[in-house]
Amino acid sequence: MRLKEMRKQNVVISDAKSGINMAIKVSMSNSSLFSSAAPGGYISIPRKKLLKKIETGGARINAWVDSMKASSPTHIKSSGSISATEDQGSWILHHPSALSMFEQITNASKGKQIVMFLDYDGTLSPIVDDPDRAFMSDAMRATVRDVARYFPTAIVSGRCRDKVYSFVRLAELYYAGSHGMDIKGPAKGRKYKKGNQGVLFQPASEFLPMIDEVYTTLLEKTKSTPGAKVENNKFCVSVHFRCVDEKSWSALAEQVRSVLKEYPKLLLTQGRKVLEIRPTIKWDKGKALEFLLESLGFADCNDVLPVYIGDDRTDEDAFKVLRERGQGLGILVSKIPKDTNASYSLQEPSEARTFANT
Ligand SMILES: O=P(O)(O)OC[C@H]1O[C@H](O[C@H]2O[C@H](CO)[C@@H](O)[C@H](O)[C@H]2O)[C@H](O)[C@@H](O)[C@@H]1O
Repeated sequence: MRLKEMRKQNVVISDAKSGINMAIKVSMSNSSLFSSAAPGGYISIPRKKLLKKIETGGARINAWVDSMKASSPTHIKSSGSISATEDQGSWILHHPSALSMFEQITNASKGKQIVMFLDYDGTLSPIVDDPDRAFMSDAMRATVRDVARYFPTAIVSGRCRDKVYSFVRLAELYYAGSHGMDIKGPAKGRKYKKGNQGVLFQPASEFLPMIDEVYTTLLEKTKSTPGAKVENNKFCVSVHFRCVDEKSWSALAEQVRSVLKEYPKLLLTQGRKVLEIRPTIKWDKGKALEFLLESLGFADCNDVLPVYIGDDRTDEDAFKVLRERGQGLGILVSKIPKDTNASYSLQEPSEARTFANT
């Protein structure tokens, strides 16, 4: 298998202590993570504008609802097949399939330690209506287990860390839940580090009471909307639109906005038919990726090749970090063209499995 060939070329990580020190160093600079600027100050410009729209007025909230409708595959298919096909063709040229580029990727990994970062929903598990039933297949679990035998591997998810762990059930991985705001090292097989099995980093712990309060308020506020679901992700909250009639999306988004306006220290981001409420700290999946690389002893290191596979807007923060470092591979899982900082694409979770298995 080619993955195993790559493993033979890789350097071995052995410096445990530096990882721990690195973790502490970053933790101690926590205070600098907290933004006194306006909510959303750290995210990329298009989303910042979008957030501002959500936060500043009921009328403008429709912009988000429209964007969510427009990006749904059903709407794209029905919006004119010729231009959709042309767009697809040009997009794939710029974001070729990671499967078809495997040789180039193998070459890029020569002499480097691959570190795998895997998003969960839409990457390891297919998108389903009920977030509580987004199970990954046994085959996918076996693939991830196999990958983790050769490379340090982290799951980076918007979900609560315990919840994503209950789906993945592999104790040898790193887990970064709540969009990277809750990072924990492997509970077993500490192959890449010694002495640190506990939580590595929780930069938003002071927000826990506020998040709980918002969760309770949102549950109450949205209970009259059929299909709406509010999910407590510990350091953030998700409000799901997937099972809500599209005609009610604007009203639901407005309900969320009306709750959030009482909490200036929280902000909204958008995922796949979901609005996510999170603390206004300068922390995201990209920062989590950097933190984990440092914790593993790969700060300022040329001999590492981080590979990040994700499907969501929130994964863009990680793709952007890789692009800015000029190091690593961002792979977007998507059937449709999307504005992305990823370099490669895969169409769906089954392709992500094939890629990891190859
Ligand atoms: O970072 P991720 O691991 O991709 O998590 C992002 C959100 O994923 C989940 O919601 C998404 O998947 C659900 C199950 O397939 C789907 O029903 C929903 O519409 C999607 O948005 C999860 O429930 C959220 O809490 C995560 O933030």
